[in-house]
Amino acid sequence: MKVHIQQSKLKWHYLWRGLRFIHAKVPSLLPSVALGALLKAFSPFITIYLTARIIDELFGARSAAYLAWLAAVTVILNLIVYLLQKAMERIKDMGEFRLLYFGSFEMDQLILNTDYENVEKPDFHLKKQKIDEAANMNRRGIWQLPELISSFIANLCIVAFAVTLSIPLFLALSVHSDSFFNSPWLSLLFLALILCSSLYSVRSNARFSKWAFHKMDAMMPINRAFSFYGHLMQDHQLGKDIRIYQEQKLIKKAYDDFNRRGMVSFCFDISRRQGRFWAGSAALSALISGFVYLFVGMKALIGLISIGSVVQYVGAISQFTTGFSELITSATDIWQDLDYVELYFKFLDTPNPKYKGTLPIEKRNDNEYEIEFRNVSFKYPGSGIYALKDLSLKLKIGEHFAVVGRNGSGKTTFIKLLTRLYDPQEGKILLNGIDIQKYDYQEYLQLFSVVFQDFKLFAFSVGQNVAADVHYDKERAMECLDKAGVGDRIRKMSKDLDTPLYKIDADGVEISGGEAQKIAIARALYKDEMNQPRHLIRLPNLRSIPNSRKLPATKPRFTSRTDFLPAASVTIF
Ligand SMILES: Nc1ncnc2c1ncn2[C@@H]1O[C@H](COP(=O)(O)OP(=O)(O)OP(=O)(O)O)[C@@H](O)[C@H]1O
Repeated sequence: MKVHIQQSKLKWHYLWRGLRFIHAKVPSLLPSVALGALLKAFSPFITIYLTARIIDELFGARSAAYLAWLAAVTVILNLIVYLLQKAMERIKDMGEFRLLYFGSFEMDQLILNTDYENVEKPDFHLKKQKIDEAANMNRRGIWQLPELISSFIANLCIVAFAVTLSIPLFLALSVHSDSFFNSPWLSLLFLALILCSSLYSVRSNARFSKWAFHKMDAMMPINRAFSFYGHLMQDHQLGKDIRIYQEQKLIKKAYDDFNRRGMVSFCFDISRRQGRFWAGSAALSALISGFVYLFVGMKALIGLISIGSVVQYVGAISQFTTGFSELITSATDIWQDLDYVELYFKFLDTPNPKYKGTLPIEKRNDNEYEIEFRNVSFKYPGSGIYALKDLSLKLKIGEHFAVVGRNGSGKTTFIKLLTRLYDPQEGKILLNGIDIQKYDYQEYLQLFSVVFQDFKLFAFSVGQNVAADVHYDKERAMECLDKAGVGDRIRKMSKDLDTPLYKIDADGVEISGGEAQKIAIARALYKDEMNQPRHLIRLPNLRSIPNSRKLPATKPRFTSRTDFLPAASVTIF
């Protein structure tokens, strides 16, 4: 019970937070949802009420002027309500579109800015995947909330209008008639039937949503693999390897397997369950309609209500039965959607594990900066094996320094710790005697320019890639490209620094692996020069370093002799 109350509190919290979020991002959305829903609910009742009055007039006084007035009011009111409703729908559609953008943008911002440690955690991506899949496959999440609220408000108004129009029917009892249809018990039975049908659809809907929520968990690994193989086929950069090693069959088979196992069975499952639910609801609704006609018709036959009122009551009760059932369904849907809203906000609330100090980096005129690793040990999260164990060393920034070692001996890990992409579990890393965790992280990062082995360039212009910025110093960017040995190649490109990389843009150019590496080095040099750090560069291999020879090191070795170089790879400062 206590757990239940806590869960409810949590849901209310996320509903409130979701509404505030939506209103902050798109202020026009919720008002247009509420007004649009009200108009949508109002619209059928104009026709029901005024048609009943027209029929009564036709069977009564038959005043042509009054009939014309009733017809004109019906048409004009319908037109006004229709136009206003469409205007609200348009504002709502635009708002939902903007919400989709802002909602995704918040997640993208988090992914771009959260601590690197988070980005490497599979759990982090699973959460994001679940949010995306809920939005795309189940139409659930913060994006769906306005639509569900619209449905809730519309159905609430339908129920209110229908009750207002139907009340006289239940009060229409005659003391002169002992007909079964004059009995108040029949009215009660009738109400009970409507309630039962609504509860049936609520229960079925709740079961179905619960099943879909859990089914999604089971489907996630399959979906992930499915979209992975789908992307493999579309990624032109993989095209070379796929053709040379004739991997088409392998990829197609994996894709087909996951398709069969996952998507097909999932869709069949959904159709079967939905089919049963819809068939049950349709049968019940037909039964109730029959009963409504019988109930209202008999009241008219025994003279309790007019002919026009038959139209009014049948229309109002039909609206009530569907409205009430959909009201509960939309309330349940909102309640269940809040699970996904919670997922969304929990993802946005992902904490940053890294401690970030506030100390500014000391600006020294003598450029004397010393890094010290003191008994540093590190295991990757979830790994039982030390990637680095009890490492102690001192190095001066600005001097050339090489880290040599076999594949997997920990050279990249050393750089990741130095640049605080990770923090060590044991030991300390010090800059001029102060623990690097105490420095302002952004300022500390300015000290380093790193070219990782698996560096990435982006489909921006060459200049933007070098400067890692939209606006940049063109002269300096070209100088850096020259220093990296790729300046002439860039000058020959159609728009030199403004030439976009890669074929995503129609004018984009493809570049060789070596050219890409040199542009990446130019990027490091640019940052180095702009920020005046004593730069650190990691080279991925030894293409540009002469006199290399094999060194059977199983642990990284640290040396300041650049002529005595390595094994499988090397890190140079
Ligand atoms: N993200 C990670 N999660 C778990 N283990 C990792 C991760 N990255 C690297 N490792 C493991 O940590 C060890 C050190 O890896 P590291 O990348 O530092 O080696 P390296 O010396 O740079 O190798 P290479 O010369 O091949 O680039 C390896 O055993 C590697 O498998």
